[in-house]
Amino acid sequence: MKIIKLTTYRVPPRWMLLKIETDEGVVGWGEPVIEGRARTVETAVQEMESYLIGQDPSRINDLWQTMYRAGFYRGGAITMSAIAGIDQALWDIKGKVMGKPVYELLGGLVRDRMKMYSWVGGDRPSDIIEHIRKLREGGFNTFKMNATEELGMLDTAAAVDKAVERVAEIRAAFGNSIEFGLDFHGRVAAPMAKVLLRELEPYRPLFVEEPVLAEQAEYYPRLAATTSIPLAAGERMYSRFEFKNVFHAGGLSIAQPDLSHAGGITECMKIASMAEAYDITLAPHCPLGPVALAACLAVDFVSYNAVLQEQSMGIHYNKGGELLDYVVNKEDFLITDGYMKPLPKPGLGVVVDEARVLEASLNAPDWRNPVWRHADGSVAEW
Ligand SMILES: O=C(O)[C@H](O)[C@@H](O)[C@@H](O)[C@H](O)CO
Ligand SMILES: [Mg+2]
Repeated sequence: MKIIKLTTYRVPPRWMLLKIETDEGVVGWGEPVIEGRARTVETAVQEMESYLIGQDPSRINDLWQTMYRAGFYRGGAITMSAIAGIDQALWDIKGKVMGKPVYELLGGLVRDRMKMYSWVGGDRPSDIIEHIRKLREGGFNTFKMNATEELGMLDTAAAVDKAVERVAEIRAAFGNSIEFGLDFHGRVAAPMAKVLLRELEPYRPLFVEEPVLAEQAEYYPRLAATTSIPLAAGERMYSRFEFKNVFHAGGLSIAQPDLSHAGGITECMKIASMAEAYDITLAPHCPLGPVALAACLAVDFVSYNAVLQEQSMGIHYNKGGELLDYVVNKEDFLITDGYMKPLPKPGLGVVVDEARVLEASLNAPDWRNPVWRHADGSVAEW
């Protein structure tokens, strides 16, 4: 079997789907994208074609290593997202050829169902209580929200109190009948992270995500020493080589690689195993589409330390497109009591509605995240 064609489809809300075709008619789908840089990743996928066209799609490991090493420069958000989507599609092909779900090819199920969580509250967290109440009716009991709005590198007690009051309201409304993670979203600089963590401690959030930006990862062990709140990060780390240094330095309790940013299934399996060796849990990041989620689930169902899975149904970014819009087998993505079962179909387990993808790609979005500014006019971390 040989790879004969790669086709990318940028579709609403802000995703990109990749179709890899073979000379024997087997097709694989992946989701290579960096939110807000879809066209750049699209070009990166096209630049990888010379390593792929005419090659045997079953040789995922050699194709992965070639895409990673042969271009001399390596790593980073764009390249590793391109490799990620291609890798996902190659695993999809392999599973379809062998008539098995990808998790079977990776050693079989380590659990029967996977705990999912849902975003609430939007960019600037609001209406959270009502949003949680609605999602609880749908069976969710684990949530994530932005912890703050824009926050200065050194900000006020009032700004800290506003963040804490929101969390206090949640605990007052729901007690410990629900769990929630707080995403600092890179908005909190090191000087404020310690302050916020201390004030949030009494409310025992399930985790705090990206307590500081990934480029400040050396703060993770220092911050972890000041709090009992588990620290989570990983959506802006793109290979096992980045996670290696963070795991070794300590401080991280939850690794959140993104299956569409960190090299795909092949790479994230290695990250998951490394994390387990450090007694670090796995909670793949996934604010994206159905193929990305299916790739996450393939890793979740074979990784002992996988504890939580993000999914984008209802997320504030999904304007103009929703998680299952391009999926034929919607019933396989059912979330019951906050859990998902393994996707049963061969490959990644997503039957893509190609006609819908093609039609949606005709009005390809050019989603960009907003540029926020502080009161003094300086750019704010979004
Ligand atoms: O935890 C999350 O889902 C992420 O922080 C998410 O908000 C961002 O990755 C966003 O997708 C970037 O455009
Ligand atoms: Mg995040």
